[in-house]
Amino acid sequence: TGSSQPQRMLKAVQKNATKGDPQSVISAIDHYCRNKEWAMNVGDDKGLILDSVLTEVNPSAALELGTYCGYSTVRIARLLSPGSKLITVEFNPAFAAVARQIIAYAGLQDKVTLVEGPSGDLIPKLRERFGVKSFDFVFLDHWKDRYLLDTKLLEDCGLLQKGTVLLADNVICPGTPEYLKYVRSSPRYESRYYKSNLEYTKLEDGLEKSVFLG
Ligand SMILES: CNc1ncnc2c1ncn2[C@@H]1O[C@H](/C=C/CNC(=O)c2cc(-c3ccc(F)cc3)cc(O)c2O)[C@H](F)[C@H]1O
Ligand SMILES: [Mg+2]
Repeated sequence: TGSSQPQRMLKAVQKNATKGDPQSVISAIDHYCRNKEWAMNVGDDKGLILDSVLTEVNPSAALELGTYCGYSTVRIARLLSPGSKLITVEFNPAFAAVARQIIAYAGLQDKVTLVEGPSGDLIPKLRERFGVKSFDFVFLDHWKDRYLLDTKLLEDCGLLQKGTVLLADNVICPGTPEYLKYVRSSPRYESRYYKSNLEYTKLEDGLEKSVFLG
C-alpha cells in the first residue's frame, strides 16, 4: 500500500521546509498543494484573511474544529502571543498523526493542544479537561453540516463570551447555508463575509466572521 495524501504532504514539509520555521511549513504545503496535489487546506488566499482577523483578535484561548493536516493550526498558532493557547479537534487518527508531526516540525507544539475525537463529544468536556473558561476565537473548518450544531453547542456550554469571534471556512464552497442563515439572522451575532478564492483555485469561496454579542 502506498502513502496517503496527508503523508505525502508531510514529506513535502520535511523536504522543503526549515524545522522551527512556521512560515516555511505554510509555504511548503501551499506549493505542494498548488503544484502537485490539491488538498482542503484553507490555503494562502483565505489564509491571509485568517491571519488578519487573528491578529486583530489576538486571542488568548483559540479553538479550531477540524485539524485535518494542521495547515491552519500552524497559521493560527504562529500568530498567538506568548502564553496563548490553541485547542484543535480532529477525529480521524491518521489525519491527527500527520498534523501532530507538521505542528511539531513548525516548532509550535507548546502552543497547540490537538484533541482526538468528535467535536460533539469533546466540546462539552473542554472546560473540565483543559480549564478553558471561554474562547476568544473559533475557526470552523470541519464537516460543513456540523458548523451550526457545534456553534449552538459552544453557546450552550457557555464557551463563547461577549466579543468572541467565530471564523468559518467554506461558506460558499462547499457551502454552509444553515450556518450562514443562523449567524446572519440571529440578534446574538454581528456577521460579515470576506470574499476570497477556494484554496489553490480561481473559484469563489469565502470566510464568514461572526462576533458573538452575548
Ligand atoms: C463532526 N465533528 C468532527 N469532529 C472532529 N473532527 C472532524 C469532525 N468533522 C470533520 N472532522 C475532521 O475535519 C476535517 C474535515 C474537513 C471538511 N472540510 C471539507 O469538506 C472541505 C472541502 C472543500 C472542498 C471544496 C471544493 C471541492 F470541490 C471539494 C472539497 C474545501 C475545504 O476548505 C474544506 O474544508 C477532517 F477531514 C475530518 O476528519
Ligand atoms: Mg476548509
